[in-house]
Amino acid sequence: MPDPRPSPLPSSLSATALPFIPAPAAHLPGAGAVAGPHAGPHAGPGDGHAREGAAAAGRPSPAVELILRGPSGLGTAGLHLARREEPPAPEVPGTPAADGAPAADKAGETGEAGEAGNPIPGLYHHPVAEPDPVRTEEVSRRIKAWALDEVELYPEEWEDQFDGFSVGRYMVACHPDAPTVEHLMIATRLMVAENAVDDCYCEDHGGSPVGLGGRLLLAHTALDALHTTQEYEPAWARSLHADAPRRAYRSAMEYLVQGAGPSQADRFRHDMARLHMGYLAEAAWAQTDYVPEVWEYLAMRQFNNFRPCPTLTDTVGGYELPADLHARPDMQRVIALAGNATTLVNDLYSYTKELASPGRHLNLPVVIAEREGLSEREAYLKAVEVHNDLMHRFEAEAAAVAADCPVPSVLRFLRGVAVWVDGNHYWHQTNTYRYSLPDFW
Ligand SMILES: CC(C)=CCC/C(C)=C(\C)COP(=O)(O)OP(=O)(O)O
Ligand SMILES: [Mg+2]
Repeated sequence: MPDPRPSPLPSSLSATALPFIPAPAAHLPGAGAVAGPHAGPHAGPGDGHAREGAAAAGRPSPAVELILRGPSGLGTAGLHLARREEPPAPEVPGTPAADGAPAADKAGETGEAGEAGNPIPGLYHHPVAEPDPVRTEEVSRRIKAWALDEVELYPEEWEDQFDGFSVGRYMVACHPDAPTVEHLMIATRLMVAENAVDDCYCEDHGGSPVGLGGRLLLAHTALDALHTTQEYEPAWARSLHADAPRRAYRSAMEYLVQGAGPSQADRFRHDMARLHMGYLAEAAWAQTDYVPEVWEYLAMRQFNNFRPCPTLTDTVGGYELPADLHARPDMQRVIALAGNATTLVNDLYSYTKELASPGRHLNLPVVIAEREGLSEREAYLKAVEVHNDLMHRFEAEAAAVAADCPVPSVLRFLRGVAVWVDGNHYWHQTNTYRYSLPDFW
């Protein structure tokens, strides 16, 4: 399908003109030529030189600055994945900005987002530019057509919830460097499919902890195929069309495989296995009414986590972070910290929704209150601090990886993850259809 608008990167800024953005891999039409052999940790001109030069001079490497701020100077505006502004001064509970004013008034004061919804006072985050409205509209149109016509995802009465999820705005905010709308659609279909599995198997659209392991395992085969005998293969193939979550997983994965390299697709399968393990721990604790210790909860939430989404940033950006660079322990740490911070953003913005849902829904404030004997408000504010700590650690560790391995794909991937983190915050803040803040300030 033709893309209704060009890439946000000016065409004059080709891959070769950008020292920190490699030529895109040609997994999807519109992505350009294959970049050639992977640049390993020691490959590529200048990587070692940049490190030595910066370190010797005792100043941050230019690579680190690019990760955190993006390039600057005449004609570089188009290189910013999303303009990262100075973090806002946190609104401290008890100050006039945080106190008293009704929600709508405070939204005006922040000067960010432009949509309804306030940031959580004191939450460390980076405001993002408004997602491109033309792309948002097109992604929203295409995802609805996919949901209805290709995978029969939901009955008519769930349409408002589907629209209220605003997945087009979410994905456009998280992937401003996608070369085409079709690249964005890879992430958007997967996001919808992941939420369908969570809602229909685990949570409030017919989900239950009872029997979840079996359902998840069979759905996982839509991502990671069953290899079996001729006799049993057809029954498995039919099962992938048996319910909406499996139809959605199967189709979204098929598109991913077409648009990604083999190791990118395999990275995704691994991340999804992690996610399913997290769902199972959450379900097991719900079945036995166990409230985990805070660290145990954080361990579960490291798996029941947004991680499969930011790790698509290179596929959606039309390039590839080579598997050996993705597998570096320091890169894995950065990814885990980013996933954990983004997921705690969900715990904080969805807190009131989850309090109102039947039974006890675990999230970080609830677990801290229970396990550490704090009031709901004290526990919530402590959870904000835990989030902020993780965000600071994510940024520091990302800068360290950039300094140690300033190869183009690493720098762009790190920046893509950081932009995803910011877009995720933006979506949670502005999605007042789903989320509202507690009255703690
Ligand atoms: C998109 C994706 C990989 C989701 C996996 C895990 C997940 C559903 C979340 C991290 C969101 O958390 P939660 O289930 O609490 O969602 P809501 O609060 O209901 O929006
Ligand atoms: Mg939640």
